[in-house]
Amino acid sequence: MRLALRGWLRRYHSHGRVCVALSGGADSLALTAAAVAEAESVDALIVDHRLQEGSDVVARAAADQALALGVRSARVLTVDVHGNGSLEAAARDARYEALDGSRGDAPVLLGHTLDDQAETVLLGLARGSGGRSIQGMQAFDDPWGRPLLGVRRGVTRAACEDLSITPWEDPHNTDDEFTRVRLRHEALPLLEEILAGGVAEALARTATQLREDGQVLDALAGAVLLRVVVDGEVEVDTLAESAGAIRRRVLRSWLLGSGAKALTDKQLRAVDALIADWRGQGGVAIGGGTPESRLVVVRRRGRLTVGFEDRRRV
Ligand SMILES: Nc1ncnc2c1ncn2[C@@H]1O[C@H](COP(=O)(O)OP(=O)(O)OP(=O)(O)O)[C@@H](O)[C@H]1O
Repeated sequence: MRLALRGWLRRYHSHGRVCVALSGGADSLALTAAAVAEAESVDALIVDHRLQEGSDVVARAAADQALALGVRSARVLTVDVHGNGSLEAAARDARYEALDGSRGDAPVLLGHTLDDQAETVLLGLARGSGGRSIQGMQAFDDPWGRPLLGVRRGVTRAACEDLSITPWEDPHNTDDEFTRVRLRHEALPLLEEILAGGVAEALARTATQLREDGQVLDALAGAVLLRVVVDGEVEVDTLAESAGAIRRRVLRSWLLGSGAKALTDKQLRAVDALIADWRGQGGVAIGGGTPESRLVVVRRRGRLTVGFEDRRRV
């Protein structure tokens, strides 16, 4: 655990203060202990989502554990969880916002482990929404740091035991987490058994390789984007010179920057077909419209434009 922290600090943040995001679970408790041993100064941030009875007691207990481990300060951040999507997504948004608002200029270390990474990659594979979803989580995505991505979950449990700290186990599993828990306890062990081990590591390694490749393609696409977008529209002939992987990345950035939401691979490919497989087809509807109007991409006079179209006309 300490080696993992040392390596991360050396690479990303060799001096000064760090914050740890502490849930009270084994991963972030062990992370806190290792951070205290390795970093100059550690402040623990505990988010109380107030979604369960007694959550304030759990948060306070985690803060006390952090103080006993030697952090400089331990703060409980109370948040209001609201929003339209799933409760879990709303809780996550509120959590990240609170952590970001309380970290000052320090990075925030999260307790994601190699096993979390493997589960994320498997879930991404099953969703099938392309390389981006199986790139997994980054070791440093400023201000979020994940020093434990190379550490197995069993190691964080063992560290807590060694230090005689009792982690808190969340008894409430939401549906999303339930899928993850089944992956963790059923699917991954079965894969490990059938494939004779090393599956979690292999998934994590694959994520790293894909991320490295993806970053290069993103950078290339970023340069192309600057050339092909004129007055908010895409010049078809210029973008047609690029390979498919670059074209779709350019289109994705352009669409997200133009108000598109929750773009699917199918939609992106349909938009790409307006360039690569042009047969005079009509506009492509994409997510991000309103109840009255839908967002549509059309090809007109050698350019792609994105705009609203009244749903009643459809
Ligand atoms: N209530 C909390 N307060 C502070 N930090 C938390 C809290 N819950 C989770 N974290 C941080 O996030 C890490 C990951 O936790 P968990 O796996 O439960 O979150 P997740 O929602 O699956 O992750 P992500 O938000 O990145 O998708 C924890 O190890 C911890 O560092």
